[in-house]
Formats: sequence, structure tokens, C-alpha cells
Amino acid sequence: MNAREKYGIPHDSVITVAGTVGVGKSTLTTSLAQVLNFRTSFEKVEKNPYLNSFYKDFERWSFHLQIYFLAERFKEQKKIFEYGGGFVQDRSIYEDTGIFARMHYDQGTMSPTDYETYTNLFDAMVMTPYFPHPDLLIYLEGSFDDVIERIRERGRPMEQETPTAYWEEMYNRYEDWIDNFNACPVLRLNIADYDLLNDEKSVEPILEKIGHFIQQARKWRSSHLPVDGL
Ligand SMILES: Nc1ncnc2c1ncn2[C@@H]1O[C@H](COP(=O)(O)OP(=O)(O)O)[C@@H](O)[C@H]1O
Ligand SMILES: Nc1ncnc2c1ncn2[C@H]1C[C@H](O)[C@@H](COP(=O)(O)O)O1
Repeated sequence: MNAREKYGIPHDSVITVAGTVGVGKSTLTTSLAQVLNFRTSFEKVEKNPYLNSFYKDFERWSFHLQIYFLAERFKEQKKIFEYGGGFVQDRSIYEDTGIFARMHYDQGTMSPTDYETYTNLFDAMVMTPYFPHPDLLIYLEGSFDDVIERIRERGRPMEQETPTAYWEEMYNRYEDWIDNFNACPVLRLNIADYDLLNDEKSVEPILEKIGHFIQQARKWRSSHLPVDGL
């Protein structure tokens, strides 16, 4: 029996991993996809044509970058749908609007008109009954010091040159955002409770939780679906 079957995780599940920059989303995405034999959907940071410029001048590039991310994530969503699930996704589409766009608008680095245009587009594309939401959003949390240490260790120059206050603001926003998030079921994981880099086996308790959450959520959904003809 493979790990997916062992933990009762349906073959068509869509799992998205959320959390602040550097917390460990890509690392978890890679491990989960490997043990579940799922496909991955990654943010392609190196190929992003706006990200470097954005970090140098938020005001000039924030709208362009958000439109770019929205298009990229929507294309990924379409791909996931076309394959019929079986994916682990690095970062959810909900964080683009709920964290990034909102933060830049609030801080004055995205104009009110740009923000309104962006959120109108986002709502029309995403917050509709036609948009398939993931089975589960895994939210990664940890101490701010650990997150900063991981950003430092990873060493992307554009992130190193960004003031710590930016990451602190984002970190605090994530905590509020997740408390109010309800687009799909949420599993919270503390990064202090597992170590995928040094202990392969620490993925097992995570798989067990994922199986449990997805089964519960699917049971709930099937008992609340409208019955044909009523
Ligand atoms: N358990 C861990 N202990 C220490 N460092 C870790 C651990 N998991 C991931 N990292 C490191 O933290 C950095 C950020 O992780 P990453 O998965 O790229 O985060 P994200 O995708 O959330 O930005 C990477 O350098 C990664 O190797
Ligand atoms: N929607 C976004 N707006 C601004 N910046 C974003 C957005 N989504 C991702 N980013 C940035 C943050 C990081 O520098 C890279 C990749 O994120 P990571 O959390 O390391 O996967 O892109």
C-alpha cells in the first residue's frame, strides 16, 4: 500500500500550501508531492519578469506584478482542473489579494484605482461558484525569527535587500488573514513540529492529518450537496 492509500488521501485531492515568504511552503510542497505521487504547482520566481523590479520600486510595479501573478495562478488552476486533481500547490491564489495586494494598497504603494481594478478582476475570476477551491489549505506558521532566518539562509538578493519591517508587516497580516479565511478547510502546521530537511519520517504525521481533514471535508460536502430534483 502506498502512502496516499495508507492515509486515505483521495487520488484527485488538491492541496494548497499557504504561509508567509520563507516559512517553508516549497519544501513541504516538494515532500508531499513526492510521497503522494502528486504533481506540483510552483511559483516560478526565476521566470517572473516583474519581481526584481517590484522589490526595487513597489509603487511603480505593484499593479503589474499582481496582474502577472493572477494570470499565472489562474493558468495553474486550469491545469489542475484539466488533470482532474492530484496536485500540491505552492501558495494559494487567495494570498495574492488577501495579503499582498491589500498590504500594498494599505501602505500606499498601490493606488486606490489600481487596487479596485485588481480586486474586481480577482473577484470576477476567483470568487465565483465556477472556481474550484482546494480540498485543503495547509497553513504554515512559525516564529518571526525563524522565518527571517530562513529568508536569510535562502539568500535571494531582492529579499535580502528588503527592510525587515516589510516581512514583519506581512507576518502580522498573515496571522489575521488565516483567522478569517473560510474559502476551504484549513490545516495549521507549526514549522517547529517537523523537519523535512533532516528527518524524512516527519512527513508521516502530516499525511495522517491531511487524510483525516480531507475525508471529513468531503463527507461534510456530500451530506450538504443539494439533491437533484428537490
Ligand atoms: N525544517 C527546516 N529547517 C531549516 N530550514 C528549512 C527547513 N525547511 C525549509 N528550510 C529552508 O528555509 C528556506 C525557505 O524555505 P522555502 O520552502 O523556500 O519557503 P517558501 O516556499 O515558504 O518561501 C529554504 O532555504 C529552505 O531550505
Ligand atoms: N502576490 C504577490 N505580490 C507580491 N509579491 C509576491 C506575491 N506572491 C509572491 N510574491 C513574492 C514573495 C517572494 O519574494 C516570492 C516568492 O514567494 P515565496 O513565499 O518565497 O514562495 O514572490
